[in-house]
Amino acid sequence: MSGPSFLEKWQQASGDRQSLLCVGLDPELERLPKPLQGGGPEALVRFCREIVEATLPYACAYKPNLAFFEALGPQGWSLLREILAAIPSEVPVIADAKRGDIGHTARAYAVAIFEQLGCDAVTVQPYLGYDGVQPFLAYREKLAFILCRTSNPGARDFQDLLVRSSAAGAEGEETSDSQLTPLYLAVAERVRQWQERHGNCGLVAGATYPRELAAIRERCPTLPLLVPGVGTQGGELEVAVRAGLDEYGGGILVAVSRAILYAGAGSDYALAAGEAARRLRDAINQARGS
Ligand SMILES: O=C(O)c1cc(=O)[nH]c(=O)n1[C@@H]1O[C@H](COP(=O)(O)O)[C@@H](O)[C@H]1O
Repeated sequence: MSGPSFLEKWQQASGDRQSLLCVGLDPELERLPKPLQGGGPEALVRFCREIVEATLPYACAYKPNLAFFEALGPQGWSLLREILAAIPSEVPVIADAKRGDIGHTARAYAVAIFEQLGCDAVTVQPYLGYDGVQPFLAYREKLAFILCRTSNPGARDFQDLLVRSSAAGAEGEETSDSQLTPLYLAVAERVRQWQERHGNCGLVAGATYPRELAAIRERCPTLPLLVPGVGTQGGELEVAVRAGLDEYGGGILVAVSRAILYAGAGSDYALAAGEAARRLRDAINQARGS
């Protein structure tokens, strides 16, 4: 029998800890705090495990970005496993992998992330369309956060392009200029349709673009939104939270990595990370009005 789903774990962890904060695990050897400098991969594992322990009371989820573990070479995945072992099974883990490929390759990615690594959710890019995402959605108890409006400056390059969205007009209908929609909203509309069929979709919407975040929430009132970009990338927490909340004052995971991981550079790094997580958790709650 399979265990609780991502959505069940998230709801529980979020309720227990009164938290919409997702702690990102993006460790870099060069940025380890002073006492761990030069300690290599073992020090990196110790660092992340201590960060997990310190932030656990304030986190509704963890989000390791696979890039930072792949960058460590062949042992990257085993190091990540050691870190994941420190996260209690009731707290969901989102593999930030930004995968997406033709169907049978996407299936292999889904096996790697859900079965080999045992993560509860994944980030996926939608450029290949439905068959590139469906293999992730086939795991009904897992969840796929699909990139919609990313937090980086280059997000404008493609995501703002006006496209003729089939969701905007009926099939075959003449589409006037007013029915053109920015690509990121076409993605939002399409994922809302996928959600009706699958029930395990979410969207990624950066805190650095609060207007776009609000437009996504308006079109997708019930989809879970993963919201990175607060802190180091300059997204304003309060504005982003207000833009992203659903009608029940929830529905978002505010993902923060560096502002927590590197809150302290000395021997107090774990304490400083815990404090940073607590402050973020509380600031999110204040913006929710709770
Ligand atoms: O999918 C993501 O999590 C993501 C999407 C996005 O649009 N922007 C974004 O920053 N991220 C990830 O979120 C994390 C943000 O890290 P910090 O800026 O250090 O909080 C990194 O792992 C990014 O790869």
